[in-house]
Amino acid sequence: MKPLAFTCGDPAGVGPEIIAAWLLAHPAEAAGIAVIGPARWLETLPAGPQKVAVGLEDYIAAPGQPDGDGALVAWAAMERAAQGVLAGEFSGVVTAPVSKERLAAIGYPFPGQTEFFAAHWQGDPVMCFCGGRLRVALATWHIPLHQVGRALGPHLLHRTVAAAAELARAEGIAVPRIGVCGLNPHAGEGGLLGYEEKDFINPALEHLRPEFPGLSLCQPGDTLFARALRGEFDVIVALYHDQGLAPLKTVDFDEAVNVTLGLPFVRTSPDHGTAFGIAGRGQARATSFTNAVTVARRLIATRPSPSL
Ligand SMILES: NC(=O)c1ccc[n+]([C@@H]2O[C@H](COP(=O)([O-])OP(=O)(O)OC[C@H]3O[C@@H](n4cnc5c(N)ncnc54)[C@H](O)[C@@H]3O)[C@@H](O)[C@H]2O)c1
Ligand SMILES: N[C@H](C(=O)O)[C@H](O)COP(=O)(O)O
Repeated sequence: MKPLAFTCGDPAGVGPEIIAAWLLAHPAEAAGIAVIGPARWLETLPAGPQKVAVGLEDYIAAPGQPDGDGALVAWAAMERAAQGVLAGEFSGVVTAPVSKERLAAIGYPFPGQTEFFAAHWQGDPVMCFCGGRLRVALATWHIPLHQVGRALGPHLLHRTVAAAAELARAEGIAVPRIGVCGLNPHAGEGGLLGYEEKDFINPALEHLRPEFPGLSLCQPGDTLFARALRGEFDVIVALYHDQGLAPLKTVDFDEAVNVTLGLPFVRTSPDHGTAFGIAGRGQARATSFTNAVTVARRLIATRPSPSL
């Protein structure tokens, strides 16, 4: 059995400590893990996992004080993981959080990790989250809000709905009820408060309904999450980042897992970021990371090639 790779993320963030916490809590499972990060940090981890050093040999991060060398380490760990999966060395990747700003400052050319793995593994990614109570697939994520409306073409809606269905089916829901958020207030109110739903989003969704019988047309986004919590929908399609992630992280922050669907290999991540403000203080909760490992293993076991 190939090991599952953990990347350290930004070494000044909470990534290193949540990985260490996972290893301490799961000693019997450590042999199935390859941890990728700076050598001096790897030395501090318990025995058991394979340890793969990247970056400067003597680099030691200062928790909460990110720097350029740390960003290089974070990037190198992702490169090592992506290449290792392609080479058949690792079964998939669980990434610890990185700082997009810090990576951009050293010339990293992607908005986030999702786009990095999509480029390296040649996929058509969809950013999805599964929490304890909500499942969400995002139609768009790392783009400015003013670009969202024009991005919502038929291909993008199709791949997002397919990812939403895959997310629910992976948890045993054969015909998922998929609720789609409208873009505008009250899903456009029949065109009074916005035209996108009426003009092209709902027609595209109508076209998809034979393939996805549980698919809704655009629903008012302000109440859709409450309806999902009441059991009306199994999974929600949100049209932009904060539309989906504000409710998800409000309800499920400590539990939710970021899953990239649409890739030929498995990549999951906790739903939180680097949390520089608490790094190194023993305050970081490792539950989301732990769930990310569980979800990655389940996807690897049930669907070795998780492309849509
Ligand atoms: N997967 C990823 O790589 C990923 C995901 C989200 C954000 N980010 C990046 O992380 C950086 C910081 O983002 P942010 O401040 O918006 O979000 P954040 O998730 O880092 O922090 C938001 C709040 O939650 C707290 N928090 C976060 N993780 C926690 C944990 N495990 N236990 C306890 N409390 C926790 C933080 O202290 C903070 O109060 C940004 O550069 C962002 O782009 C990366
Ligand atoms: N948009 C995600 C979030 O807010 O949780 C996060 O930035 C992660 O992005 P990547 O998985 O692409 O790094």
